[in-house]
Amino acid sequence: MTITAPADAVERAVARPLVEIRRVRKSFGAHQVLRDISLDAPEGTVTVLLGPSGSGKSTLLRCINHLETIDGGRIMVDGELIGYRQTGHTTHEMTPRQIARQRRGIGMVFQRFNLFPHMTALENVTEAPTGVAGVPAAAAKARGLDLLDRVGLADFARHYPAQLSGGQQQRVAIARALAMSPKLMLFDEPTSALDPELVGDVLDVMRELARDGMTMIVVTHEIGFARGVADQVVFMDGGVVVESGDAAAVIDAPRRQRTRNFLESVR
Ligand SMILES: Nc1ncnc2c1ncn2[C@@H]1O[C@H](COP(=O)(O)OP(=O)(O)OP(=O)(O)O)[C@@H](O)[C@H]1O
Repeated sequence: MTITAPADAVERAVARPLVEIRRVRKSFGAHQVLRDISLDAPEGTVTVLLGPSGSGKSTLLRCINHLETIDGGRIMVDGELIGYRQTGHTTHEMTPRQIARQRRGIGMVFQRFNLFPHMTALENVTEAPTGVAGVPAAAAKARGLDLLDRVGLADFARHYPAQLSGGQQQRVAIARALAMSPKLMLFDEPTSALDPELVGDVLDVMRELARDGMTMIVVTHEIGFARGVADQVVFMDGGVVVESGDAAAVIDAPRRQRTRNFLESVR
């Protein structure tokens, strides 16, 4: 006898949220940057966060990665609360060691490719696996070379950051984040510090990652990338989600005037 799962169960399994953000609040002093943010990022999908400068996009990414602590609400990644442990009905703050372990599952690529200048591209990629995760040097090197190949830099393993273009450095930063085998990748305006001619190669690497099924949350003003790659676009303004949906809905047929104004400003 064949037992077939009900269609909605299959649907749920496919769309399992890897990231669940519920009613998140964050202030810096009196400045309430995140007022009430809720969103889900289903596993294997790309979420693009759009919004004007100061709308809290970077802060949200930093909260997901526990580089900032939230004031209220909760963030779960892969079923684990970020920054907290639950025993029974009690919630405890994680220790720094537990937070460091949790962070290893989340790769982050910043606007500026903050590579170690005194290390080669390969050393930058292998530094965390060998130094933090205890991977033997030979295995880390083999994987590092694979990752550099994957971002199109197989021939640049021995180059130092200063010998690489901004786009190449950013691709090393992506390889470095991938080296810890994250289940989630966060990108904070990864192309906004690059000369226009270098943007395409970085976006291509990100497209490839998306095709390979990596769950990604990407802050970017690259509307073409959002339209072509995002499964979900979230427009934030003033610390709230103004509207969200698939790219066609949010970018090509925005319902809110604030979204329309923003899209006009970046087109
Ligand atoms: N560590 C901090 N201390 C004080 N204020 C901060 C801090 N980090 C961010 N802010 C403020 O929070 C607000 C939101 O910043 P955030 O960088 O999250 O916005 P954003 O939407 O990513 O903007 P941008 O596109 O310019 O990067 C800004 O007014 C910023 O000055």
